[in-house]
Amino acid sequence: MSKDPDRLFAQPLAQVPDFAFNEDVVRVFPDMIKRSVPGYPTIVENLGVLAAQFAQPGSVLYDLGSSLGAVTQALRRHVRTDGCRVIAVDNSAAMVERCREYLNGQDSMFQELLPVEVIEGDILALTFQPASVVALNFTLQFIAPDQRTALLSRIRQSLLPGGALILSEKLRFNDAEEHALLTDLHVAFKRANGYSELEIAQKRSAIENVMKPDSLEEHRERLLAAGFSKVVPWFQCLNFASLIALP
Ligand SMILES: Nc1ncnc2c1ncn2[C@@H]1O[C@H](C[S@+](CC[C@H]([NH3+])C(=O)[O-])CC(=O)[O-])[C@@H](O)[C@H]1O
Ligand SMILES: O=C(O)C(=O)Cc1ccccc1
Repeated sequence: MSKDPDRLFAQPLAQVPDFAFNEDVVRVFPDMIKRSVPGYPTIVENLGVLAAQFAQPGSVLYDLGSSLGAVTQALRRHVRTDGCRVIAVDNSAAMVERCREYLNGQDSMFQELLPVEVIEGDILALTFQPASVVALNFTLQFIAPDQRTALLSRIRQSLLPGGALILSEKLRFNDAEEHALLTDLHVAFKRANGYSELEIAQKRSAIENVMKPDSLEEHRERLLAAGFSKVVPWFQCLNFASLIALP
């Protein structure tokens, strides 16, 4: 893994451009996501553990918005089910290129890993194969809000009996006081991880037009509207949570 520290927002910018998953972000991404998302390492590792419980023989496991393939690597560490394969999809060419390198590294260090295919493409344009596990790990928040239900419906249609969608997201809160408290605590988390007030403020303005979090209630209602039968939160750390949605 690249060890480059995230200093992308350390210098004052005359105008903060909208956040994009470009080569600069790719270079620092492992550091950025670990220092920005409370609970991220726990979510990724346990996503593999959860997936092993839902994986069905001979099926596909999807990692949608795979970035550098952290979830794909966790799936390959934990899932031993016969005939499964992983399909990782991301629409950032820079992410996909580096993801393939990391997965080649994993292949050279471990034997009998699940086969994996990394596709550079838009998850909104994907034709889903019958799947037992679909991971959307901090990806849905970057999809246009008016496209989210249709995407989840297509995922629901592709899910096999016994399978699951695992959805991790930054949360908004309908209660203003709860929202303000958890937002402040997230800022404290970033500060404790070495980000300056300037870095925190410039990153906030970079993501505000591209990343639109929903509340837990909105997620639950949308997942039920998309045809899921049950929504079970399994993790929350401050304003970041992960849910299991059953077909
Ligand atoms: N329409 C789209 N189609 C495909 N990919 C997309 C799309 N929109 C955004 N992405 C991709 O979704 C990823 C979101 S990051 C996921 C972290 C990863 N899951 C992890 O567990 O490390 C989350 C974050 O950075 O907060 C980026 O790589 C985008 O290129
Ligand atoms: O940094 C933040 O405030 C976030 O909400 C998470 C994040 C992490 C990595 C890229 C974009 C957003």
